[in-house]
Amino acid sequence: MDSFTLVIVSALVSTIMAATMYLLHRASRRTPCLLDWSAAGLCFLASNVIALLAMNTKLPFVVAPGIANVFYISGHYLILAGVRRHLGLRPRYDWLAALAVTILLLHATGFAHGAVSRRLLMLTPFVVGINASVVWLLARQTDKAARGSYLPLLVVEAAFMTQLLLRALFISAGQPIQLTFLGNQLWQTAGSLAVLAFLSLATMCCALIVIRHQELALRSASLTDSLTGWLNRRALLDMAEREFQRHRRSGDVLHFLTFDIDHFKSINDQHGHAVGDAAIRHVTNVAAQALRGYDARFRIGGEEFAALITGDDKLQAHQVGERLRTLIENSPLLIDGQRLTLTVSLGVAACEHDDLQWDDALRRADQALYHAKRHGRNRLSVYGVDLLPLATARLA
Ligand SMILES: Nc1nc2c(ncn2[C@@H]2O[C@H](COP(=O)(O)OP(=O)(O)OP(=O)(O)O)[C@@H](O)[C@H]2O)c(=O)[nH]1
Repeated sequence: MDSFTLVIVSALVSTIMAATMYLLHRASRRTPCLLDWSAAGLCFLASNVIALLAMNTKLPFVVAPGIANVFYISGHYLILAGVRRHLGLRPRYDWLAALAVTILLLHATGFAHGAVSRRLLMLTPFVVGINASVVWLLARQTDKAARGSYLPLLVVEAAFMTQLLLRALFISAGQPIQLTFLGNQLWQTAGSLAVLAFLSLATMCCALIVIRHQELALRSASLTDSLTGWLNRRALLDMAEREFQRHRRSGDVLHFLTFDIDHFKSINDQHGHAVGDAAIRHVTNVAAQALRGYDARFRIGGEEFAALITGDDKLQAHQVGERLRTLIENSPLLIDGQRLTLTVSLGVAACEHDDLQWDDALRRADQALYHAKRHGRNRLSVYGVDLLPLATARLA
C-alpha cells in the first residue's frame, strides 16, 4: 500500500487522538490522564510529520529515524503514563526521559545504521514492554464496576503487542525481508495499518475509560452524603431492597438500626451551625468504629442515621447498637479546648417473615427510636423487647 497515504492518514488519526483527549479534558478538568493521552497523540503526530519530511528531504540519521522513533516510543509510553495516572500511580516522566535518551543512543550504534528490519527488532522490546505494562496494570484491577471499561484497551494493547512480536519473530527467523525506509513492502504496510488501527482504537478505549469513570463518580456522588461521606436516603432505597430480597431468599437475619443525636437543636443554637455540622461528622466517625466494615450506613435525615445489620445472630444488632451508644457517649467532641459530650438514642427492629416490604422494618426501628427518646434518650430500644407490637401489647 502507498506509504505516503498511510503516513498522512496516521498523522490525521494522531491529530484526532490529541484533539479528542484534550477537548475531553477541557470539558472536565478532573481527569488529568487525558492530558497524557493527548500528549501521546501529539508524539505520534510528530513522528509522522518527521516521516513525511523525510520523504521529500534528506534528513540527518539522528532526526529520521532517530528522533522520529523517540516520538513514536514516547507516544506508546504516554498511553501507559495516562493509565498509571488514572489508576492513582505516578506517571513517571523520569522513565520517559531515560527511555528517550536510550532510544537516541541506540540509534548511534552500528546496529541501528543497518537495515530497517534491524531497527524494527531493536525497538520491538521497548514497545512490547510498554504494551505489556498497560495490559498488566489493567488486568490487575479488581473494581468490578470499572473493569469493563478497561477491557477494550487491554485487548487493543495485547493485540498490538502480539502482532509486533509475530513480526519480530518472523524477521529474526531469518527470512530476508527487504524493508526500506517508508517502503511499500507487505510487512511494512501491515505494520503501518496495525499502528493506524491501534491509534484509532486506543483513542476510543481511553475515552471510554474516562466516560465510565465520570459516570461512576457521578453515581457515587448522587448516593453519598457530602457532609459525612455516608450513603444517603436514595442509596438506602436501593440497598435495603436488595438486602431485604436476599433476607427473604436466605432466611438470614436482617436488622435496621436507626439513631439520632440527642438535643441536637440546642447544639446548633448554643454553638452555631458549623459546630452542629462538626458534631454530625464526629458522630458518624465514631459510629463507624462501632459498626462492622460490612454494615451499610446511611444519613437519612438532618441528624438521623441508619445502618443495615446482617448476619445470623439475632443479638448482633443489639450488641452493635449498644457498642455504638457507649462509644459516642465516651468520645466527646473537642471545641475550642472544651469537651462537648454527645449522646444518641437508638432503635432496632428485625425484618420479619411476614413483612411485605423492607420499610415495615425501618418503620418499626423508628418507633423503637422514638421509644428511646421518650424514655430518657441516650439509650437503645429494641422493637419486640422494649416496646411490643400493638396487638401483643393489648394482650399483655
Ligand atoms: N448543623 C446542622 N443542623 C442540622 C442539619 N440538619 C438538620 N439540622 C438541625 O437539626 C435540628 C433537629 O432538631 P430536632 O429534630 O428538634 O431534634 P433534637 O433537638 O435533636 O431533639 P431530640 O431529637 O428530640 O433529642 C434542627 O434544628 C435542624 O435545623 C445539618 O446538616 N447541620
